[in-house]
Amino acid sequence: MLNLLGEMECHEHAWPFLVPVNTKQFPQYRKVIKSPMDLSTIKRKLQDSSYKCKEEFAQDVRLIFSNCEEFNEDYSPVGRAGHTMRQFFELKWNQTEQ
Ligand SMILES: Cc1ncccc1N[C@@H](C)c1cnc2ccsc2c1
Repeated sequence: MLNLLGEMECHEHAWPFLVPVNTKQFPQYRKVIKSPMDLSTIKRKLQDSSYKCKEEFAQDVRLIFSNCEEFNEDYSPVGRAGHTMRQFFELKWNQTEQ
């Protein structure tokens, strides 16, 4: 899981998801998005062994992308990056599942 996370972090479209959304930059974000998630938080949870199973890990990754779809227009730079990263993750996830 950690190397899958690593592959996502160095993906060229991962930039909007690397760190928690800055709520000073996006004040309405906290009101709209009830459970913010980002790749650095997932990494910390992995290192703190906060995930009981790999499904919980996948749940947090998918939370990043559902938050992104909720807040961003599909065709905005961030919205498009979210779709690209979701496809990348699901492809890698299915490969590791085998
Ligand atoms: C994933 C996400 N969802 C909603 C809002 C923001 C973000 N990402 C931040 C990093 C972000 C996304 N885009 C920009 C554009 C200029 S600063 C900045 C920061």
